[in-house]
Amino acid sequence: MSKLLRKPEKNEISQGVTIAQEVTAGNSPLEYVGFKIVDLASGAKYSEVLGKQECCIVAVTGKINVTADEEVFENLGTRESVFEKVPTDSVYVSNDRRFEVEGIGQARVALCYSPSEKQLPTRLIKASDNGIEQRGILNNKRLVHNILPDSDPTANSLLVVEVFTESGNWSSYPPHKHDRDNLPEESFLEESYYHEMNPPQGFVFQRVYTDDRSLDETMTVENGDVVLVPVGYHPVGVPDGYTSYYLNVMAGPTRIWKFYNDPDHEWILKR
Ligand SMILES: O=C(O)C[C@@H](O)[C@H](O)C(=O)CO
Repeated sequence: MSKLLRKPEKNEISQGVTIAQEVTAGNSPLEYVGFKIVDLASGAKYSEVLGKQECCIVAVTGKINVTADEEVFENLGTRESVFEKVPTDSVYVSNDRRFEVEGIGQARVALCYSPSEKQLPTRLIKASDNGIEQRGILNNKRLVHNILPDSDPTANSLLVVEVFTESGNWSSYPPHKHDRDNLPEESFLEESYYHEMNPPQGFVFQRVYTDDRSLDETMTVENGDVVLVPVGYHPVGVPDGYTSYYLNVMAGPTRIWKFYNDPDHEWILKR
């Protein structure tokens, strides 16, 4: 199996707290992006002291309470399934803070991390704060929920976005990359993809490749998988009959999403 593809696990670390995905600098090729999926049973609590990392806590499904140092945010989360296609609530927590997430009923939480030194205020990102965008035409249409875009200065490095791609469509397409620290033309951002499909037996294809093809992997991605994009173009194709959801985390030395389209396929945008 590709080193860029992570299958979900069921690592129950305490009663009712299961780590389904865990991407760290220590177990992946990524230096700037860390990611966890934590499943919480009703009343179960997960806590962490962040150290030199910032974290965006996303209430993927179900409802949660979040405590960050002294601040308490109750009853977060807006959906039972991501495929309700409504934005959800998140909390940004800066480095050197402690947080705790409690499930109110069964909940799935994404923890999106990046290295961070300068402490910033904790911030509730309400579902209604998400910027909603319809992108693309023809079979390149997709729906985007911007949770932490680069236009929002309240994080040091993290960028977080949700993308829904309908049956038979393509997203992160035409293929683009952001792996050169060469602004204003292109920024260097690593990226992770957490995928879900509806219905859940579905799959999508994701290719990660570089111009010289020293990296060229095409992965069959299933419900709950994570794909790592250390470098390269990273398009996603969705088979007929299935809807795709993914949650992207991006981070790098400069908090700007400036991507470069694969010149061979850029004509797609000019139709
Ligand atoms: O517009 C899309 O299809 C989503 C992508 O931009 C995705 O968020 C990504 O690849 C970011 O680099």
